[in-house]
Amino acid sequence: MPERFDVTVHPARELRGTVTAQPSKNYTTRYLIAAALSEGTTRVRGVATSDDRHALQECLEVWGARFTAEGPDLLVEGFGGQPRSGQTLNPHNAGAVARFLMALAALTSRTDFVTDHPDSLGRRPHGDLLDALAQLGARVQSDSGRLPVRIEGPVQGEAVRVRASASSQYTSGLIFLAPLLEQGLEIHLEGDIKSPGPLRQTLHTLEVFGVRTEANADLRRIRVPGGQRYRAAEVTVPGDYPGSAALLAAAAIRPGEVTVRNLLEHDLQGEREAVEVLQAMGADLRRDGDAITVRGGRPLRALRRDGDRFTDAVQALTAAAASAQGETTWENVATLRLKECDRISDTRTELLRLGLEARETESSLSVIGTDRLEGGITADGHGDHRMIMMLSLLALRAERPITITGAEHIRKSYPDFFGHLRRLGAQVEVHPRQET
Ligand SMILES: O=C(O)C1=C[C@@H](OP(=O)(O)O)[C@@H](O)[C@H](O)C1
Ligand SMILES: C=C(OP(=O)(O)O)C(=O)O
Repeated sequence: MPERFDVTVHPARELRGTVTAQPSKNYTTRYLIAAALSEGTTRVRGVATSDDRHALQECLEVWGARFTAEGPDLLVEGFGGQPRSGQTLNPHNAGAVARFLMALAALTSRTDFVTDHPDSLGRRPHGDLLDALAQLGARVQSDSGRLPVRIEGPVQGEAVRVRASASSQYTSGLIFLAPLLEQGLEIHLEGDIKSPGPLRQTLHTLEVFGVRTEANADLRRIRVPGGQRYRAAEVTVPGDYPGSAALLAAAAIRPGEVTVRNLLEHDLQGEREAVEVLQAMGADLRRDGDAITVRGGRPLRALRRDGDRFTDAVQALTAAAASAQGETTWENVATLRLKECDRISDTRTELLRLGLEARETESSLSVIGTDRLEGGITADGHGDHRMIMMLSLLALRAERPITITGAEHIRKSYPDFFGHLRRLGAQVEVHPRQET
């Protein structure tokens, strides 16, 4: 694949075949961080090959971790509780990486954070995390809570308050930090708690690496005893539900039969709910162990759901909703405005340009499904992998092909997405683009 490219996705009469889900983005991030915080060597089996994984690896190498690739596995030699001070980290466009490492930067006397994605990660807010670190005694400098950021530690634990309504990643970062502080940390989450799924994935990761945590059932208070160590482990990255939700939704809106393998039934990824949402829309999805098979082409009906429970699958499910009869609404999705693009307004813009009816409020997104979608336009991928997946799905069911600009951003989480679509029979043309 060229460095930068647009794609033209053609209408597909049917989709048919089997693919193995790509490795989970969120678990790859967590396992590599916990491995780096361990002393000794961790084997991470089946690690993601995405841009975000490489961004994280690069940052952790700067801090002193060593990585050896062995086929699909990654061996990680950690730096324990002591990342190297005085370094500059560039998490590129990876939000979770940036936030988790900013929290851990409190272990250093100074770490600077920059990004080469000023229009995406450069616009995303980190102020709530920086406030929490300042409560613990860190000195922080930032551009109004945005990158570039400087963090100077060390910090002292005990208790901290963090606003949980813009992103769960701030809290997850503090959870990673907590066991390495002498007194541990009692974390009080304030405001609406968004993205509970990833928070539970973080707590689970600490457990896997031998760290004790205690959390209230509602996650309002999380306590991590101090003076603990991460213990090197052997871990396997499970299949990725957010990316697979796009394949499942594609299969639901086209005739044919598609199986996605390696999607664990008991998994903490909130986007697992995409399976149930598609079923509730009327799609024919069946689970057989870790494989999900979709027999596509059944009529779909609209529904109303709390989209925060499956935040990274909302775009894929919006593409399915655009084929459903009636108006589908995703409620409680205000945080979508703070992702790689504004996934509410920018989605609405693209849907309207495609001739669909869509509405938004501050915290919701609605789309009215249609039987017929003309296509034949160039749509803006908004530099956002999840928008690119949504637009690709719309193209598969349109009358005429849709060209999506900036399609290289798919690599952020799902480098094989177009390969997987092709394997299922879709026609995808790649157009290399020269930057002006
Ligand atoms: O913790 C994580 O790894 C993530 C948390 C979620 O973000 P928010 O907590 O900002 O919603 C999710 O959208 C993102 O893709 C990954
Ligand atoms: C929002 C996302 O990622 P991040 O916040 O890690 O950049 C995503 O993967 O959809």
